[in-house]
Amino acid sequence: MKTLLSGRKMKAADAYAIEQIGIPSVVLMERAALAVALRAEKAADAFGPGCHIWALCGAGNNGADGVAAARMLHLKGYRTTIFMAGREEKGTQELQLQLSIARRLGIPVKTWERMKEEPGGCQVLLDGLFGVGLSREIEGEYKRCMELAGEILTGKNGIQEGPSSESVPQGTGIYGKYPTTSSKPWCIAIDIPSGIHSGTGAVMEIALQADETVTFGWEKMGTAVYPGRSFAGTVTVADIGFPKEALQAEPEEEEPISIAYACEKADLMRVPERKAYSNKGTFGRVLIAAGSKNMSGAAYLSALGAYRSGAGLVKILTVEENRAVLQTLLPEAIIASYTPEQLLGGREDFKEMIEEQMKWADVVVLGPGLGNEPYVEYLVEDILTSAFVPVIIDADGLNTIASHPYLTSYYTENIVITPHLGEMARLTGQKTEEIQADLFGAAFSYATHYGITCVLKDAATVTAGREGALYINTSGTSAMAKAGSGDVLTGILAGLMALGLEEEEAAYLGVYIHGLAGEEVSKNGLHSLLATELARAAGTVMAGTKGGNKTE
Ligand SMILES: NC(=O)C1=CN([C@@H]2O[C@H](COP(=O)(O)OP(=O)(O)OC[C@H]3O[C@@H](n4cnc5c(N)ncnc54)[C@H](O)[C@@H]3O)[C@@H](O)[C@H]2O)[C@@H](O)CC1
Ligand SMILES: Nc1ncnc2c1ncn2[C@@H]1O[C@H](COP(=O)(O)OP(=O)(O)O)[C@@H](O)[C@H]1O
Ligand SMILES: [K+]
Repeated sequence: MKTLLSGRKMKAADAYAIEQIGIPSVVLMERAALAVALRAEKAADAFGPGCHIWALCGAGNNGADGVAAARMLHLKGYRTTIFMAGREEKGTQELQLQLSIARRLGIPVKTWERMKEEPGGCQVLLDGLFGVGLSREIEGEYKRCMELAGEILTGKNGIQEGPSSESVPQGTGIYGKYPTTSSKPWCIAIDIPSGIHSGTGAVMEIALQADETVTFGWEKMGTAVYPGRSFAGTVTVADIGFPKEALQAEPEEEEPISIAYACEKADLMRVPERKAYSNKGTFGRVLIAAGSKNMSGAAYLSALGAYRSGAGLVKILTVEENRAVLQTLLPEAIIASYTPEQLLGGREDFKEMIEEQMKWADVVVLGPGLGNEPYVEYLVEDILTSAFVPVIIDADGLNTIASHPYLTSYYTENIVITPHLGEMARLTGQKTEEIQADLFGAAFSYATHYGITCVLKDAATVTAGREGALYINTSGTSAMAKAGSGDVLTGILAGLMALGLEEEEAAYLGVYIHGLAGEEVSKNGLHSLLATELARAAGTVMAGTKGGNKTE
């Protein structure tokens, strides 16, 4: 798993390395600047001769990194200019030191306003205005500077004189992403794109769009969630010599959210093995309480997701009308049915039936396509009160809880909720924009308040465990922004739990597998994905795991 840090945690780790371990600040900085300079060289070489590199630097240590990187590039023979924003005399010691070295070497140091008239324009821009020290909205001079830099980066202010297509060697393949004919400069963000909040990914009034980000020690949480993620481009984590112990350092002000984890391919090894000496009961019984009149698709997709991700036996509990269609769509599933009249007419009998089903199940999915008829409240209540196994609540299950908040009193530590932003807004009474502004905070607060696992779905899904551990998903594509994707996810989570993973691990790993499945299907293009293909591809992803292929 990858570890990601908030900016404050990163500053604490920085301070620990410098003050407790004794690594001089400028030593860390030298390695940070070198990592940036190496990437800048690749970009500059893709442009070819005449490339002009600008380092746009603020008065903090992010700016000092920029000045140091500019010095390294200058010493290698690249044409380099430093543009300063903020009050140099009030800058950090490191900045003053780096600037004095740069000046003695004859590197031009100018104020940011001079970017407007710089001859030859800019082909590679190092963004060193703000790093993890950004603590408030950007305004005044810095904002004006960033507006100008933004115009330069988008080629709007007309001063770029990018090389013509003939004079520029093509990218090498590895770096083939570098623009070779465009007049737009290649922007390398130092540590984090300036203007992006390092903890939440929010834009602090204005932010600079980077093509790539070179970050130090650990990736910052703010470049893993949107909108920060789209401002960062490709993120490279440079090892600049922080010792692992630095992670123990706590920020000065207590901060509940300071660290997050992200699955990598190696984490697929967490999928349990399929034992040779086994039968369908070995791999868990999943009960899917889903569907309503004229709504059978969601139940089907969830059940399909569960089977494709390994469950031994899947039963769909739905309204009688769906029986025939579901049996045709998925003959492998067992169907149990009820009528809404039965539910409203004899609550006790119905409750008994639910209790029996709950005794049968090892995992329950509650909600896809349930609709919002009054009887759904009783169904949700009966399941929540009689299930002693993990229950994954999604869609109308969550909407019912949002309209009948007393139902949260039945939450237990076995509960996993999978809301998208709209469902989360209904559950919490917040606006979707508020949730979007801090996905980590929203998932963390809900999960820890109720002691449940919360999978807050977005283009970059955040999972919070009941004790507040945070996981950010890095897999997936926009092809998955399509009806039915979420239903398949519930099935995958249930399948993994049926295989024996506990709720939190099944949740973050299932989200990762779901995203990888989306990537697999996206090989056919981003527009055409069907949720059924997503379920099938989840099976393919799992086939690549130790547990998917090896038997004991
Ligand atoms: N030795 C070190 O401390 C190292 C620091 N590193 C770099 O240092 C950066 C952090 O440096 P700093 O802590 O100096 O902070 P930054 O350089 O990120 O920010 C500069 C200063 O701007 C001020 N500020 C915050 N928000 C503002 C706003 N909206 N408008 C105007 N001013 C604002 C703050 O006082 C902040 O300290 C990292 O991101 C990284 O690039 C790296 O070189 C690694 C080693
Ligand atoms: N742009 C995107 N990039 C990656 N994943 C996405 C994107 N848009 C949606 N998804 C994923 O697709 C799923 C959509 O779920 P949901 O909104 O509940 O859909 P539905 O209810 O139609 O099944 C979530 O898992 C979400 O993370
Ligand atoms: K920056």
